Amino acid sequence: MIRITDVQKSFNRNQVLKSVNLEITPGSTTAILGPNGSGKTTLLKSILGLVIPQKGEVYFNGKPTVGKWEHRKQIAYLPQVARFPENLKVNELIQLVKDIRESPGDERTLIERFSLEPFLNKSLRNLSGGTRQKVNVVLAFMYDNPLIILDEPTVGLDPVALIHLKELISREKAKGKTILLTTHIMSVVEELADEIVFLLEGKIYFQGSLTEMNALSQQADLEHSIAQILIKEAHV
Ligand SMILES: Nc1ncnc2c1ncn2[C@@H]1O[C@H](COP(=O)(O)OP(=O)(O)OP(=O)(O)O)[C@@H](O)[C@H]1O
Repeated sequence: MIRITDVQKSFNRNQVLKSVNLEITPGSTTAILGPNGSGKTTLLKSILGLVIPQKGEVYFNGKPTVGKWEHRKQIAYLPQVARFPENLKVNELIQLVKDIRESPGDERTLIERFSLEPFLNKSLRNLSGGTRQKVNVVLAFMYDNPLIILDEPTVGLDPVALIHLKELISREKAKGKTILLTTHIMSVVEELADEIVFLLEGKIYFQGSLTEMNALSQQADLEHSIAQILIKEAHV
């Protein structure tokens, strides 16, 4: 579904992605991991067309997308930082997104699932960080898109909401959706990811299954595997 060839992206002198090559299998759930600042968000934004690489190409269903927008209609996106006007009420924001999308999304079950009814008439400025994130989850999942990109979807969520989010991702996965996510919560990766892509210094340091990653670092779990890689490469 996605093929990335020789993607390079710099912000001034900061070379964030140095020739990234990556293929994402349709229907797979891939966790993009790496230390802070390793380029995970930049990579996701390159796929979305929100960051334009200086070099390389991003193919979506075989078609080149760099500089194009059309493919974005097929992508559900939960950004790491979602910025909306603070005076908007939650129900107004949901309606706004529906108006922009020009199609009827199904937000009702998601609102129930995340117990958002009492907040629908509240302005975004009056919401807690976790409640805002629940609203962002609703916005990302209310449409039926074949590709779902979740950049740190768990941030601020309480344990109950985290379980609901994992169930939601599992359900989309079972429907055959292709899912790309970043997270620092290892249980999300361990429970949901088929594939791990580990970014380090703008390059893919590792791509494979959780078992392969643990075997490579000779560690029993993902947290220790990542720590081991970072110590070995002296990034801590
Ligand atoms: N628009 C931008 N302008 C300048 N520098 C940027 C921009 N976007 C990202 N960067 C820089 O690119 C680098 C990678 O950032 P990115 O957000 O992709 O990392 P990340 O792996 O997602 O990090 P984190 O785990 O902290 O979310 C950082 O050094 C960041 O400061």
